[in-house]
Amino acid sequence: MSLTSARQEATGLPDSHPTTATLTDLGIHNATLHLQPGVTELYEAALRRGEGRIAAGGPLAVRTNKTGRSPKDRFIVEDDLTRDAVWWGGFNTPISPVVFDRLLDKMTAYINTGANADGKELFVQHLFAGTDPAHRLGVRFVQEMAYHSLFVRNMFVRPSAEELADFAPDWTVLNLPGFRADPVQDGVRSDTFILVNFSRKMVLIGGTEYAGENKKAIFGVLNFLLPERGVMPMHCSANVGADIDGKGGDVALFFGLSGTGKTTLSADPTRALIGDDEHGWTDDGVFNFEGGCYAKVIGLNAEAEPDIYRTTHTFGTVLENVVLGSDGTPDLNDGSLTENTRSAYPIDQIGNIVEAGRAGHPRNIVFLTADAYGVLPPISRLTPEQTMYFFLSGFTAKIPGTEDGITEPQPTFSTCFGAPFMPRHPGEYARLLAQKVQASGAQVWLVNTGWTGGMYGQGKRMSIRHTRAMLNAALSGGLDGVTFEREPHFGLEIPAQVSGVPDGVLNPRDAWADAAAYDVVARKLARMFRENFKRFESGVDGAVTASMPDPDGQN
Ligand SMILES: Nc1ncnc2c1ncn2[C@@H]1O[C@H](COP(=O)(O)OP(=O)(O)O)[C@@H](O)[C@H]1O
Ligand SMILES: C=C(OP(=O)(O)O)C(=O)O
Ligand SMILES: [Mn+2]
Repeated sequence: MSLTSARQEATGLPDSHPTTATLTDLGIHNATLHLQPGVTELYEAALRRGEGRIAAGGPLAVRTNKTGRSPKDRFIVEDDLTRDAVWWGGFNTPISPVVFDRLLDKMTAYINTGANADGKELFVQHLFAGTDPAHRLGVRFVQEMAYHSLFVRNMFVRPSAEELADFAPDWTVLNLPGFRADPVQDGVRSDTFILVNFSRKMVLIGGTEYAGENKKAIFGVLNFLLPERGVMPMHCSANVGADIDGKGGDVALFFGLSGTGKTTLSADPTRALIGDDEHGWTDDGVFNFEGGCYAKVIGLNAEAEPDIYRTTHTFGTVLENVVLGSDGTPDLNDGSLTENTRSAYPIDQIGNIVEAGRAGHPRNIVFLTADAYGVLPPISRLTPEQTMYFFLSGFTAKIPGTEDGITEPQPTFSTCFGAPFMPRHPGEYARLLAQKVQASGAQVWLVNTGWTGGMYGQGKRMSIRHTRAMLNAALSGGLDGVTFEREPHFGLEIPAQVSGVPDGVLNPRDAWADAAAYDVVARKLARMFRENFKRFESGVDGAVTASMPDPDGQN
């Protein structure tokens, strides 16, 4: 039974989208179609269409008009399916079905009246979102840009020949970056839009070339659909240790907002990678939503991260907004187009992977935060109440923008570590997580990959080597017999020693030259946490509220 067929029966909508070689169901009747194009066909098309260049070593290098996501331009159609089920507000903005239908009509007209006699070229890929056959979505991507077609082919789960033969897409994504909306006429916010329609099972994207929209839009769909089936959707990476006791190896999840280290830390040669960004947690264990990775490559160091580095010199990779030298060599230190330079590659480009993209229940769960205030400990152990508190808070603090002269870190509270992709009330995800953590007995850790020894400007970023040493210790049970001390502002339990990590690093107060200055900033951060949490207080257990940070340091 496909994911939403019970609903489809209820609504009388078709059970799946057509698989035929036409797009007439979308109203598209005048277009040149490339059906399930392979890598070389897409390279040829991308080069012919002037979308990019071939970089040294073979990647397809492209530049995009938008260099990051446009979360404020994402809308969800408000109708009977979503009205009471979506947590409106924040990033979940309602739009009427009329606006959706009108934009779809305009998009099809844009294709049908295309410049050449055959209409516009379109690339169609049938792919799965989800490695678990019981919970995956069949998605038909209909795209204007050849490199987007290569991107989704790299990033999602490629069906086998047999699966392709009777592929029945549940959802359709129509992505036309060349089509720009008129905000006044079309009822959207700008010329860019991402519209999600659960009744029609369609996503419309226009105005933006940033390829990441393709994947995050589908995550938003799964994040809405899966909780109803008791499956917890998670913005996290996942890997598994060697199977030393015949129990399949210890699974670890790494939750975190963008830039906190999900992709970097999950690609650990000593552990098999399951996925780098989004997973589901079922009664059987965890499964990857994807079949590829999307790594940030700014300043990437070949020695520190050899696996990801190799992907930036490999045929089949899409390099997004990476600057190339005149001989085609990628300059990974050049952030002149954006700091958000990316490599998108099929997961099998990484050496040590879990081929099936599925594994058992996690033994450890890590909440990553890149705290530019330098306040949170580099590693601490969370109680079940703190787990809920930090999950609902979804904290990270980014470094200030380079251009606007701001020197203070920029706090971000993005609930469930992924507010822009979470259509439901955070409490629903939190409850599911709490149940699964309790049933599995997983231990939860908070890991600060951000600043140490002072806030941004004075301290420095935690070294990847130290973060990895702390993670290895935690995941291998190396912290089981260690004593922990309780830090007074957040009530976090900090291990007294971790092998491979100098002592002065573990307690953030000791790492600062000026302990009194630390206390001032810690109090300030504690207050920001409490202010943000006010919106959740009425909905959570008293014990969770009681685990809140205390600006007076009485925790
Ligand atoms: N201690 C650290 N742990 C993890 N990443 C770090 C650390 N120090 C610096 N970094 C850098 O921070 C970035 C983390 O980004 P990434 O792994 O892509 O995050 P995410 O996948 O969560 O968006 C990378 O550029 C990485 O090189
Ligand atoms: C793809 C993205 O995810 P992340 O930065 O978490 O890897 C993104 O934020 O656009
Ligand atoms: Mn990532």
